[in-house]
Amino acid sequence: MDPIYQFVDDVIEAKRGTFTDIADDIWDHPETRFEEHWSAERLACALEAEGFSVERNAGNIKTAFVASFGSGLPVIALLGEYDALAGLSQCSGEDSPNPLVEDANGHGCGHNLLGSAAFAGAVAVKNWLEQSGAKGTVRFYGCPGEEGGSGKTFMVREGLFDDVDAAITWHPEAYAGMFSTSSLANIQVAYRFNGIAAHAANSPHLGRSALDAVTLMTTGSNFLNEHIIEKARVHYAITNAGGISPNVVQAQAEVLYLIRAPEMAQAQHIFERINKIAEGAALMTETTVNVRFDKACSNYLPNRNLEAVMYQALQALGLPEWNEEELAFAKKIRATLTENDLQNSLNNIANTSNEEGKAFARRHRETLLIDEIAPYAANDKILPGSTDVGDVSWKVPVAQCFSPCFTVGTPLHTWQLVSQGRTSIAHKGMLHAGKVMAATALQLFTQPQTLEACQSELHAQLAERPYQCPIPAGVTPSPLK
Ligand SMILES: Nc1ccc(C(=O)N[C@@H](CCC(=O)O)C(=O)O)cc1
Repeated sequence: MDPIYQFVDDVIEAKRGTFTDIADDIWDHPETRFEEHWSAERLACALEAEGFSVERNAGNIKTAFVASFGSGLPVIALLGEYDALAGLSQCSGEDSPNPLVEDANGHGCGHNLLGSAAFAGAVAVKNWLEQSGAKGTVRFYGCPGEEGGSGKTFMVREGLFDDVDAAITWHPEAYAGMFSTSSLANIQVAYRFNGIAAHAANSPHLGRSALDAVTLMTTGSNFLNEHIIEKARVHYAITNAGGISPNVVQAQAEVLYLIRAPEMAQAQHIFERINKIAEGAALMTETTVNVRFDKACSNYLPNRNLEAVMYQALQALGLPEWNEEELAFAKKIRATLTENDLQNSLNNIANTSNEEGKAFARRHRETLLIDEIAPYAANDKILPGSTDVGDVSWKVPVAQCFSPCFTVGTPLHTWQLVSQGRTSIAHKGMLHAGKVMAATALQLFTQPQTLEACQSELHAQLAERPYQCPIPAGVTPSPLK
């Protein structure tokens, strides 16, 4: 093995307990967006213990932080997330739905692994900087609120990436490969209707229903769905239905919209049309509407030069080996998944490349834990989902890989994923991701011409399509409530 790959492998294996303990501790403390106080502090303290200097409350976001080691250029960032999802509490290592705590949060997107692997990668890079005496800075970005919060977009707006040369990250998955597609830009916005309360039997004619307004607004936007571009998606959640009493005309109600499209300008255009629907609903019901911009994130801009470096590291480092016990557990999890779950997951893998991707997906229909790295090809596809890594990718070159932490076919945001996120399978995938990230970073420290090529690629794109942060000044990160 190339000495750099061997180096990161050795450092991360030597401290594997430190990294898996953090991942498990964060799994044990699932916190939703912008309330990840315990998780952020766990990582920040661990980074300090490894010799990093930590700036807490980064960009004035309480659960964001930046940890640095080294000095001078280049500045290479590893991005770590640690937020959980509401309502996904689940016991670890089980093969049936069984909440650990009723109605509590759970790590349904594997972000307990995401941040911990970036930490492992940062520690390996730090050790290399120390031993080699090379110039340069490694930073761990503690990025809160990815799920519905666009934490990184706020961090970009606050200038936290202004002096960064490149950023590297990953996402836990059921396979190993590259995030080679774009993603959907989105805007999240809350519409709050105000009406007049009244006795629903005695004086309904005196009441003006905010719930009626929400109902009419969602009806309107459901009709709109047929008249927007095909790749756009408009979803909503009724976050306040006005109360639980049918004999009261509901005076207040709120609906939260998530508007997605391949390009931010397209999402903004749909947003303007949704605003008209809100005004129409208010007009029909004689209520008033207050519009609160919640957050937004940009589509992801792949950097082909940096992806190639990361894919090389992925291939050089190979895949984790799975033991009998892990395969037996994966088999039990697989039994809980439907044929549609499996097909959707395989389609997602196929989507990250071209014909070879489809063949790969066909080859792995029966595979329980992945034993082959997915093919990589630059492509023009779009992941039907969003990520706030998008905004970082318009600021600095970014590459992100997937590492195998779950049974093939496991959908994100499910109890099956939570159940697997604290097992040796997840640990192996996480350590693997840490190594790939560190190895990618070290290529940038040792090959200035590669870093330059990544930056030229981004600058050429920005010359054609300049970046503007999609979150207006004055909008601040909002917790889930
Ligand atoms: N590699 C991945 C990156 C992001 C996601 C994801 O589920 N993101 C949320 C983000 C939601 C948001 O931006 O508000 C989504 O698309 O609903 C899934 C896989």
